[in-house]
Amino acid sequence: MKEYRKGPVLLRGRNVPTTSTAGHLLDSQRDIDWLHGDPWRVMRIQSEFVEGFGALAEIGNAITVYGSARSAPDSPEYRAGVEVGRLLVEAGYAVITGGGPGCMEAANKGAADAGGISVGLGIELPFEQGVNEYVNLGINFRYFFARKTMFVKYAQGFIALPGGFGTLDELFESLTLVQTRTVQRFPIVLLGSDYWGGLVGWLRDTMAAEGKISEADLDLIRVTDDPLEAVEHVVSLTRDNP
Ligand SMILES: C/C(=C\CNc1ncnc2c1ncn2[C@@H]1O[C@H](COP(=O)(O)O)[C@@H](O)[C@H]1O)CO
Repeated sequence: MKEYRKGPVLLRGRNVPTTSTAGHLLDSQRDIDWLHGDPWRVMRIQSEFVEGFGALAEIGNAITVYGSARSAPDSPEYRAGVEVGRLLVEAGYAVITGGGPGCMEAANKGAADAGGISVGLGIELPFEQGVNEYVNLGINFRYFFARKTMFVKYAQGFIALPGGFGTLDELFESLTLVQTRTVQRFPIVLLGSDYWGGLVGWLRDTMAAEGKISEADLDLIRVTDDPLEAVEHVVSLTRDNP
């Protein structure tokens, strides 16, 4: 009886295939629907984690800086971002950002100009965009969730400059991870009291007052206008036990 071994599987008789697995691999004429299927997507997602872990595993102590993609280079928050990037590098930390324009570019500029590791975790968007010119270690992601894992896994704290939906998304994911003790000892600083004050007031007067978070959860956040204070805060809480 005819038989065929397909990896560990033994096939006999009518189950013996007329083509082989290696033959399929080498057949350029086969349909390519699989390229757009979930199993193939899983491989791409896996490769993003593998590439990200490989590229970032050795960056040492790092702080992730969030902030608006829209801040102009002559804005106060851009200047604050440059200062934060510089001070973090001077304190011995690498700087991680989303690699985009605005506040991300500012923090990368401060870090790169100070001679430090300036990481940009770019994201593939519908419009053309690469990482900003101040990134000296860049990775481009297709998937937001893989990229967000890197923001947390390779940083010991966060500093958020004024920002929009993207910044809030990253901030609240970070807060949830700290609140639920999924990550430990993660200082979170909001830089810009005028900008963040309304949100923090609402968290205190509505969210905490109505019992949706505890008063202690508010202690997870430090608000300041001073880049030096922001950096000293994250450094003081991460230096001995990063
Ligand atoms: C809107 C513009 C460019 C968008 N480019 C981005 N590149 C990289 N990362 C981005 C981008 N937009 C948002 N992000 C992520 O969200 C945060 C900023 O979003 P916000 O809504 O502006 O606050 C940021 O930390 C990134 O991780 C061209 O103007």
